[in-house]
Amino acid sequence: MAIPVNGFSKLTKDQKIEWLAKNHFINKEEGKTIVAQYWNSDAKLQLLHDEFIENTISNFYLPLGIAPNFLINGKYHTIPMAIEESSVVAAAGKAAKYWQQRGGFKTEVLGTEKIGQVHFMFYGDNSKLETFFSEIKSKLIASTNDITENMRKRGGGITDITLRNKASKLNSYYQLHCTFETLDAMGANFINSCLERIAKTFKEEAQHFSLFTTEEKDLEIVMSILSNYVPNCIVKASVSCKVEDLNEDKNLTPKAFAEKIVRAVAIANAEPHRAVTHNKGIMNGIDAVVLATGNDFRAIEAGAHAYAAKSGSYKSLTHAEIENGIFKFWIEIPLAIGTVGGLTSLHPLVKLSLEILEKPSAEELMQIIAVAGLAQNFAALRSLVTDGIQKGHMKMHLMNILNQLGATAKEKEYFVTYYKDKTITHSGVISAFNSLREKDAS
Ligand SMILES: CC(C)(COP(=O)(O)OP(=O)(O)OC[C@H]1O[C@@H](n2cnc3c(N)ncnc32)[C@H](O)[C@@H]1OP(=O)(O)O)[C@@H](O)C(=O)NCCC(=O)NCCS
Ligand SMILES: NC(=O)c1ccc[n+]([C@@H]2O[C@H](COP(=O)([O-])OP(=O)(O)OC[C@H]3O[C@@H](n4cnc5c(N)ncnc54)[C@H](O)[C@@H]3O)[C@@H](O)[C@H]2O)c1
Ligand SMILES: C[C@@](O)(CCO)CC(=O)[O-]
Repeated sequence: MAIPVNGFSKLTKDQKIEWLAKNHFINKEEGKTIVAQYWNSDAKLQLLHDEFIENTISNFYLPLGIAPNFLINGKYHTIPMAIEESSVVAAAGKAAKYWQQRGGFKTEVLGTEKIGQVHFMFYGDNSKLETFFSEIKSKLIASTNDITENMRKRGGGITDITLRNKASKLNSYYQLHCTFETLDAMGANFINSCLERIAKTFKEEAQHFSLFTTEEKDLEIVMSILSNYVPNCIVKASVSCKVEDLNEDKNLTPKAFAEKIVRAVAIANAEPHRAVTHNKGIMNGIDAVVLATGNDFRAIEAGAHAYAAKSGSYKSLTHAEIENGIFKFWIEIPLAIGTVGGLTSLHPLVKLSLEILEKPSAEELMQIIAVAGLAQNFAALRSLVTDGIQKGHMKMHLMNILNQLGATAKEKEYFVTYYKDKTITHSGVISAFNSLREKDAS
């Protein structure tokens, strides 16, 4: 049972595990063994992982899979994917092969603008605030010079600051809306450091500004933080081919298949319940690459869903159309990611993932990630409008069910052959497994 504890953070790793074992593990020794089983045998490497976060007791494994054959703008890519869900990597590989034979994926970065905001309340005269802002804008930017020096040398930095009056949404609420170019970094820490400096300068200058009559209270800085909604940090990935070339599905004509995909996207646009699952499938591909490359999947998730809802209702992140006999399928998605900073040069598997991707720039990685999302959605929609999702998914999930049942290597081999031409369900596998065990026992 959970009990309160003071000073837990100050305990050693062993003491933390002891506390956990005493208060939470059903079998103390077994729990401690599992925790220790996932430590790296190289103590230095383990320490590196321990220090990524706080109160670390062990490592949490996720499989790292590989999806080859991605032809993107005429060049082949092998995509690393870290994900727990079966069939996602297989689906990516299958979609890659499908489009490889139809011209491959085309991609384009449409923008790389990052955003951060200083949120403040102002209780005085709006026109005085505007005058003040225009007079000190350059000073605000200059006050960050020591922070932005290296980024400016690389060609990035603060691109603009605007004053936004948000009082119609919340009484007396204003923002300094700041935009940034952070090049190969996601930029969260860079942006937040700049914003906190801008807020400090803003407040100090306001106190000296003659147009503000009184006190402190005229201007109240509430907070300074980047926004994970980056509608101008956008990448587009697309595939297209003649409708007649969509000819791999035996029970559907190419035209009927193309129309079904277009209709499936239209349903996602018309119905949020479907759109959420449709976009979840896209994020299967996106998150897996985001994780494998050490990026912040929460930031990507939050930004992607906000973008899906930008029209006021939640819609598909992908689009499909048939025009003059050509099938087109594409995604536009905001992706604020980095190939430097964060964990990118620290986590050995992240470094290796970036090596597999041939050390991409952030813009190149944006394009690869968008492709992974588009491919994933195509694979899911293809299954959904033809055989149904369960056939392929359960084929890949079979091993998990067998592992849950404690199947031996020989039994696993038997069931892979047994289910080659049969539909797999969880209850069906349990019953077939039990029958096999009973037969073997008799
Ligand atoms: C799972 C799925 C790929 C199986 O398709 P299939 O037609 O049985 O696959 P095939 O055995 O004909 O293989 C075709 C390609 O798919 C991929 N693939 C299939 N099984 C795979 C596996 N076990 N491991 C890795 N890749 C696999 C490979 O790219 C393979 O080509 P390769 O043999 O040259 O490596 C397919 O049903 C699918 O895409 N389903 C959608 C799954 C989905 O959307 N999942 C999201 C979560 S539900
Ligand atoms: N709301 C959020 O999303 C949020 C908030 C805070 C922190 N974070 C975390 O912040 C981390 C990312 O922050 P970050 O990107 O500032 O990383 P970081 O703090 O590691 O900084 C990266 C630095 O690399 C340097 N750099 C070297 N070469 C560069 C190049 N070619 N292009 C650009 N910069 C280069 C720059 O000085 C840059 O500031 C992620 O781990 C994320 O989880 C996220
Ligand atoms: C298959 C799908 O549900 C994802 C499962 O992880 C996506 C979809 O329905 O489009």
